Amino acid sequence: MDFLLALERPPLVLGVDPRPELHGKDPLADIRRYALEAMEALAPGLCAVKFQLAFFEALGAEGVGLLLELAAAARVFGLPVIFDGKRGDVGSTARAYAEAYLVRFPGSALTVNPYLGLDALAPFLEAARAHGGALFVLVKTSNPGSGFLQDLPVEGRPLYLHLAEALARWEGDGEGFGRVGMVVGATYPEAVAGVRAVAPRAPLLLPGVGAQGGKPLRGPGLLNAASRALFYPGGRPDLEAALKAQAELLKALVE
Ligand SMILES: O=c1ccn([C@@H]2O[C@H](COP(=O)(O)O)[C@@H](O)[C@H]2O)c(=O)[nH]1
Repeated sequence: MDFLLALERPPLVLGVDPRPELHGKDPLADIRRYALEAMEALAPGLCAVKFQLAFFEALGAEGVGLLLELAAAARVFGLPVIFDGKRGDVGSTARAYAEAYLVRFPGSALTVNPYLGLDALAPFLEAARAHGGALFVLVKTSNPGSGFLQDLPVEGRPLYLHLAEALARWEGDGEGFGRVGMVVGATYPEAVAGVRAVAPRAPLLLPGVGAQGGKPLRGPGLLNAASRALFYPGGRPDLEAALKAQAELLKALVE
């Protein structure tokens, strides 16, 4: 499976950010069961599943094992995978991150941090191109303080727009969507429009739908991501409520 097929599916991403305190006496077993059930039940109305690596790492070695198992299971349900790790480092280390997620899981995407510059992102793009994957580069993040650096005015425009333009040039011209995607918070709809204007070929991952107050946004290549609002609707694991939340989000997106 090529990650770009995600762009032909319903524009909703299920975020899986497991919280053991919501899962009773044997939390890992319960998270495993619930995540498998949720992926299977919601799959027809999703473009991808996004695993937040931090929540799995916080569960220790068993949590990391569970992440790898769920990522493999997602493929069985036909779901492209986004690893949300926000990785980024000097080239030699970036290659190791790319190996861990884009090479070991062909057809997957990884969120990456652009602070080190384009040379540090190059190993990720090479791996994505060779293995049918994609990157989502942090451009304008959903958090309230993202403007501290990202909105800094440079030649009259916010820094994040310069980054989006540079990434669009880096991807280059061509047909259809490219493999250099960008993260833009659904909490900043005007930033989504601004980034789309300078990067027409970039898939845009929009986290922050629901719990952070972002509304789902429609448009070509926009992948709306909700974690708590879809995985733990009402603040707990509840498959029926998750299906209802998905139907409501999709109503806003596809009608
Ligand atoms: O700008 C960003 C980038 C990534 N995230 C991640 O998305 C989810 C959001 O969770 P919710 O429960 O839907 O708020 C989480 O994994 C973040 O690490 C983001 O929120 N904003």
